[in-house]
Amino acid sequence: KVHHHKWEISYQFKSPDCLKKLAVTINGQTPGPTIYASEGDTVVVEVKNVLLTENAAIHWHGIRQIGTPWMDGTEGVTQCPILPGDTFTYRFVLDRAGTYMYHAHYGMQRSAGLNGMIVVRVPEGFKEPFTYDREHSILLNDWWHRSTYEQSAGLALPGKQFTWVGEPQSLLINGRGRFNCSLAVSGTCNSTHPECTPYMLTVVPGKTYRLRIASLTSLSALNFEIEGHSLTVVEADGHYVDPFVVKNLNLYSGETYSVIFKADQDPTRNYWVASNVVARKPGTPTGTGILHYYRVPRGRLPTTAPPTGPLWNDTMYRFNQSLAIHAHPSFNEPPPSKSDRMINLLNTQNRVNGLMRWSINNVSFDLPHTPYLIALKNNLHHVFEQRLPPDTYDVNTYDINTVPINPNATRSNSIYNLEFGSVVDVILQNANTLTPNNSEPHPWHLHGHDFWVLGYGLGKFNPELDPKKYNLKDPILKNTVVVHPLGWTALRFKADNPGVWAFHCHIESHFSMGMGIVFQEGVDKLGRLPEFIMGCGESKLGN
Ligand SMILES: O=C1O[C@H]([C@@H](O)CO)C(O)=C1O
Repeated sequence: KVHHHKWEISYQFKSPDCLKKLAVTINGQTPGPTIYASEGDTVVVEVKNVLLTENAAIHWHGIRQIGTPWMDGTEGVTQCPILPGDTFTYRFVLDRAGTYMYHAHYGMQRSAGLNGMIVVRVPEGFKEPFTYDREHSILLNDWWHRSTYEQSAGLALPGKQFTWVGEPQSLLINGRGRFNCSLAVSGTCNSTHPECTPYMLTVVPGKTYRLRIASLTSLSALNFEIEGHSLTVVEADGHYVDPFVVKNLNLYSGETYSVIFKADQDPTRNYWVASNVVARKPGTPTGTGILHYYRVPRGRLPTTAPPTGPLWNDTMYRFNQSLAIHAHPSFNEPPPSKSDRMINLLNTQNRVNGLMRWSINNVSFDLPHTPYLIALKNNLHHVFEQRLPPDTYDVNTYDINTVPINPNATRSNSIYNLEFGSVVDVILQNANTLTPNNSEPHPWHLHGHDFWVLGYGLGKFNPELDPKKYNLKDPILKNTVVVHPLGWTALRFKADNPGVWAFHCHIESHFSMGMGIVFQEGVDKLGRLPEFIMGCGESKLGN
């Protein structure tokens, strides 16, 4: 089946948290419309950019783009940006059932509101390993009042002028939050604006619900909770997991989960649906929605206080929840027992020529002007640096527990060449930032593949001992995984999807400050590239 969508991307005045500001919308909406389809279906999205003065590109997060790497929507990697006034038609196959997302992949445009969900149902006749009466989707986000232009310009200021984006003003649940209007300039905030009425999830007592929960935050790690109701986690990033019960669920930007819950509490009252910032000192009120038992008046707020979530700095709580996730026994696809290559990636905060940057093995990433996919396929070798980036860092001497002694790094747009069909291990190693006694979690997202999560650790990865503790029996497959503060995460994937694929921190400001790398594999296996991805830099049409 083929699903056709026509989208117009434009700036509109929106009040997602009651404060009016410009947002990037799809057909006037933020979040954009949810795409519903089934496994194996084709989705065609005609994207018309009517932003007038701003480029665009849309990434289909979690969709592997098998055989269509030019549809990945990653500006600078797989395509030229969509120019104002232009229409770009994305066309791709939904390779697997599950919960996915889409969002802008150009500058910090995702934070301006260009985001939404993709729900891929199982093919007819297929039985999922759980049952439920109804399902709903929940997209979590964080929201700033400063424009993304002001934010990215502030991040690029030198020395002491560097201006961090700071904590978000609001947390949004399905695009709805609540700013305290008494703190706003008069006339800019309307606490009764229909766009900021809390999200309401109506339930019938005794029924069972599947919630597809996705996080597209720009910065925040979140904890999600439904007051008084336990959640059974059944799916992560499109893969069934061995069900486990939680009171609340930690989600990092770029992750999706399905949870099952039963409306089995006192049906004469409503309950809070809540999201809270974790892993950074919160400066944002709890994001709230309402779980509405259908006989209770819709607008009746719970008289209880909204859940405040676990302690924000309880790293062990989040670490242990990461460890609790295993592949579902009936859907387990164990990884290859050995890898062909190990890439050890040290994550550090640096200063490069006076600018605050993030680096991987001391290289801070810059996107090229000519997209890699076109450059590689058409032998335009001079458009990005040909020297290969390092596979490791100085493992023996680097102290991850202190502020780097030499915070300098280099900027580069060089990329990793993976042998087609090889098995690659990546160790993400976290470290102290430029602030004493501080390390922040980073959610890493890989385009074009799922990877097995072989293990997590706290402290420095030990290449002799830690691989012996890998879970090779039932690790989950994911496309986004967190590396915990001062910890490491080990993953394995097969480089079997011809194309060029970004692998980066899903924190919008961190990627724009260089926190990412790019892999290429099997580009020689691709046929002629479509011309509509070209036009920028040296990728002139017809090249
Ligand atoms: O990139 C970042 O910058 C700030 C801080 O380190 C400097 O203000 C922060 O928390 C980040 O994640």
